[in-house]
Amino acid sequence: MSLIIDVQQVTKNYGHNKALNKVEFALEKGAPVALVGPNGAGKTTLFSLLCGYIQPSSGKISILGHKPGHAALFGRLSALPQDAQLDPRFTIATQLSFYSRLQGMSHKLAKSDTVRVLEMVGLSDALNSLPSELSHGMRKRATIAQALLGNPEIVMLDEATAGLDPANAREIRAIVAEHASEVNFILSSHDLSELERLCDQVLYLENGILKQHQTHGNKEGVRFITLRMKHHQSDVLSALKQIPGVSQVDMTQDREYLLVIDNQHGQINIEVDLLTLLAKNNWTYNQLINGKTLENQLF
Ligand SMILES: Nc1ncnc2c1ncn2[C@@H]1O[C@H](COP(=O)(O)OP(=O)(O)OP(=O)(O)O)[C@@H](O)[C@H]1O
Repeated sequence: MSLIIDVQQVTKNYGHNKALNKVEFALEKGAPVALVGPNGAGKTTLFSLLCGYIQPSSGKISILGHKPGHAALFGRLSALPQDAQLDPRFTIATQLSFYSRLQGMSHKLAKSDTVRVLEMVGLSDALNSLPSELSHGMRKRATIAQALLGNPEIVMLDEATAGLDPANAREIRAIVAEHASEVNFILSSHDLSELERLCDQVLYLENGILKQHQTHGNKEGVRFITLRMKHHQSDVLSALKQIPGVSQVDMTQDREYLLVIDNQHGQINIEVDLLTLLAKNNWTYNQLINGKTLENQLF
């Protein structure tokens, strides 16, 4: 097992305010991880602790076997703050090369790494553009490119899709999905449905307490069906849970359900049971997808 992050009983107090209360989890190398919670839940505090910007009041954190902020982590972990901005005075290439140079890269390497990361986020054409010449979504991708400079093993993106329209938000998620085998992404959002579709693991924070450490995983013997209903039906969730072989059902957004199917006891034909259930109740569906991410099927 290769643990990349190990957080043990971490508490962070700001005066009398407990921003994090005995938070504990361990993350392995692999698929993107979601850090979800409402405003004020403690997501940014947790990111800041993982980066070593602030210290916990109590508890222990280990990142790739080191304390956060340790010199050995330099270049191995990066974080994109929620409000990251580009400098309006310089081209994207100039800014990214500058940050590469700050990481200790030679002039030549800084240039080639800038080209590499811009390609990763689909912005090769924006190399010589000023931030003002880019759309909001493109500027966000440019800041993500900055977080990818130097090939870090862990990249934390705080509210990476906040304020973006659905198409641009989808592009950001597509970038993460595309590079998830090379980079361990941790993404925070206040919107569970957005990241449920992308991440196998969800850390759910509420009032500084880790409520849930959910792992749907892409485990053997487990598969997913995504169902989008045409109309809202109040009792569909409980009915779906009754289908034999369905181990979990989550409403990922309005009228959309993710069914987790446990196939351990042989091949169970859930689709037939599902369609029978829908027909029996006169429930119409818009889409039925074999898999977890309806959105990915739309590309
Ligand atoms: N520097 C600080 N000084 C005092 N209190 C703080 C500080 N930073 C955060 N807090 C408090 O800690 C709690 C957690 O805040 P945090 O910013 O981590 O939440 P969040 O989940 O990132 O919220 P958001 O989604 O709004 O960014 C909040 O009650 C906040 O007011």
